[in-house]
Amino acid sequence: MFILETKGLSKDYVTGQNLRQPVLKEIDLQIWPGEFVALMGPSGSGKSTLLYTVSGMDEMTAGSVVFNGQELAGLSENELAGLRLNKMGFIFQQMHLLKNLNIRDNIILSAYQANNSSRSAINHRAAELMRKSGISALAERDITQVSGGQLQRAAICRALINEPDILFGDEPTGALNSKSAGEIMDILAEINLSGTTILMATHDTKVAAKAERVLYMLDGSIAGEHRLGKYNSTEDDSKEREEKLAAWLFKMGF
Ligand SMILES: Nc1ncnc2c1ncn2[C@@H]1O[C@H](COP(=O)(O)OP(=O)(O)OP(=O)(O)O)[C@@H](O)[C@H]1O
Repeated sequence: MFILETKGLSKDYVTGQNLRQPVLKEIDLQIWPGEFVALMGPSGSGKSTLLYTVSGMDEMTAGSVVFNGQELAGLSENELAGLRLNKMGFIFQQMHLLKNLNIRDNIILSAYQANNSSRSAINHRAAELMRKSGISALAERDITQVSGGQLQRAAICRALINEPDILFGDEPTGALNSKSAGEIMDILAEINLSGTTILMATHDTKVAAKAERVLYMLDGSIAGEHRLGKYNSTEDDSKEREEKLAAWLFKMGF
């Protein structure tokens, strides 16, 4: 069974009196559990809107979104919020870390809110996530006292603290230099290898080349897909993957 499936998913934005802009057009999307899928496509093609709609943050206009066997359209705001808190992780640039909390508290906050485990289990998991992401030494720091790459690692830890089934990313490496972006991608690839499904929008071919499948969005539709297979950071086939993806994207008109 798919972890996420959309049928005829459409989304219009109302841009003025009686003016509607169709942004997603009857999208049929299927994501298998454990997949790592990247969304690419020109600016304005609908990548962020798709992420917001399939995660229930934004309402669809027509069609269906089924997550873990559950149709999102029938759920109340509270049920959607519960689903997002417990089953989904987000690395979105708009979802800033909180300024009055240090790195550790930012990471554990949503786990305390979810209240699914004991505080000591949560603290232990946060410590483990920070260790894996290389930010243990920064736990007590204010979020204004770390670099962009370190902040992004903290955002990943925060997104993973409730052990989500799926991780959504909107340009998770967007603000980073290429070295930090590569390191973040290796962390995401490792998270994916341990079983978490990832759906992520990016403009960066190098970043998307770490995904196992790349979908190309054009004008609100999925215009094509390219399968790269699972990326394993211990085998250095990055260059070949990037070249194959770049050639396909060129054919798609990117
Ligand atoms: N809240 C909104 N109200 C009206 N139109 C919107 C809104 N949000 C996005 N749009 C429009 O929807 C279209 C798709 O936007 P979206 O952000 O999903 O594209 P994208 O592919 O993620 O772009 P980018 O790569 O630049 O982030 C654009 O034409 C955008 O102007």
